Amino acid sequence: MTDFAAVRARCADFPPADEAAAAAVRARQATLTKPPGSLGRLEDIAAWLASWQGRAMPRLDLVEVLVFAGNHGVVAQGVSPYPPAVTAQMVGNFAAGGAAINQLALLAGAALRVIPLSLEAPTGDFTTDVAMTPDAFEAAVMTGYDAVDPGADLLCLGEMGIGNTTAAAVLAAALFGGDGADWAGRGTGIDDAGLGRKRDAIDRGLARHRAVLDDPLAAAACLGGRELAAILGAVIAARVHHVPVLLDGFVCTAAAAPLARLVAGGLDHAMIAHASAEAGHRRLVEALGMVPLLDLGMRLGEASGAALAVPVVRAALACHAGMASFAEAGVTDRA
Ligand SMILES: Cc1cc2ncn([C@H]3O[C@H](COP(=O)(O)O)[C@@H](O)[C@H]3O)c2cc1C
Ligand SMILES: O=C(O)c1cccnc1
Repeated sequence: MTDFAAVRARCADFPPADEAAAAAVRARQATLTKPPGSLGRLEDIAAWLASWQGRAMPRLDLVEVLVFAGNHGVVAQGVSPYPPAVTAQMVGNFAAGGAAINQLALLAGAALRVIPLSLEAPTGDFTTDVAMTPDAFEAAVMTGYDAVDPGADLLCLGEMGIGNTTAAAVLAAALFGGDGADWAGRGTGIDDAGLGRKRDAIDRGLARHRAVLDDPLAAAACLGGRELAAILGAVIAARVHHVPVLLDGFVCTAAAAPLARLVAGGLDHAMIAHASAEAGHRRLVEALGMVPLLDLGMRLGEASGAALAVPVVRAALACHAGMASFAEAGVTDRA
C-alpha cells in the first residue's frame, strides 16, 4: 500500500483561519443596528467567510458549484433501484440544464461545472475487490484538487453516481465505526429487500478491507468512489486557496470526512449546507461535530442542498456589509 504521498503533501501546510479578519467582523457586528447576536448563524457565517477568505470584509463575487460524477462496481450487489447508465444520462441532463442543480445554481448566482470521472469504467466492487488502486484514487483526488478555481469566493460541492450512497455509508462506517445497519439508508428509494442487500454489502466490505481501514485515505481508496475522491481533493484545494466550502448531503459529507481524520480541524473551512433525509447523515454530522445550515427533508445530491444554502450565505454578507451602525442611523444603543 502506497503512502498517498501526493495527497498528504497537500494537507501538510494548511493555512490557519484568519483570526484578525474574524475579529474585525465581530467588532463590526457589535456596532450594527440590532441586538447583539440577534442574526444568529448569519453572524457566524459572516465571521466564517472572513476567517477563511482572509478578508475583514468578505465577498461573494465568484460562487462555484462543482459536481463530480462516478460509477460504482458495488451496484452489482443490487444496492440501487436505478441502473448505472443513469449517471451518464444525468450528466447529459446537467449539460442540457434540466436537473434540479441547474435551477438551484442559477438561483444562487453560482457557476456550475460538472466533471465526469471515467463513467465508462466503474470502480471495483468493494465487496470483492478494492474500489480503486492507490494510483487511481490519487488521480481522482487530484482531478478534484485541480478543478477548484483559486479565485473562487465560495465553493459548493456535490456528486452524481448511481450506487454512491452505499459507498458513502461504508466509508462513514470505516471512519467512525458501526456497521451496515447503522449507516445504510434508502438512497434513491430502495425497498426493504434492497436495504438488506445494502447493509450486507457494507458489512462484507468492512470485513474484507478491515486490515487497512485505520488509514482514512486507504479506506477512501478501498471503499469509496472516484467522485468521492474528487470531492476530497476539492475540499483540500479549497483550504489551500482560502476558499470556504459548502458541503452538500450525506455522500458529499462522507467524501470530505477523511480530511477530518487526517488533519485536526481539517474541515473547519467547510459548512454542511443541509441535513439530508438520508439515514446516516445525522450520525455523520454528529461524528464530525458539525451543524447543518438547512433541514428541508431533501435527499437528492447533485450539490442541490449546497446551492440552496448560497442565498443564506449571501443574506449573511448583505446584512453584514450593508446594515447601518447605531451611530450612522441615530439609533440609541443599549448603553
Ligand atoms: C434521476 C436521478 C437523479 C439524481 N440526482 C442525484 N441522484 C443521487 O442518487 C444517487 C445515489 O443514490 P443510490 O445510492 O440509491 O443510487 C446519486 O447519483 C446521487 O447523486 C440521483 C439519482 C437519480 C436516479
Ligand atoms: O444526501 C445525499 O447526499 C444523497 C441522498 C440520496 C441520494 N443521493 C444523495
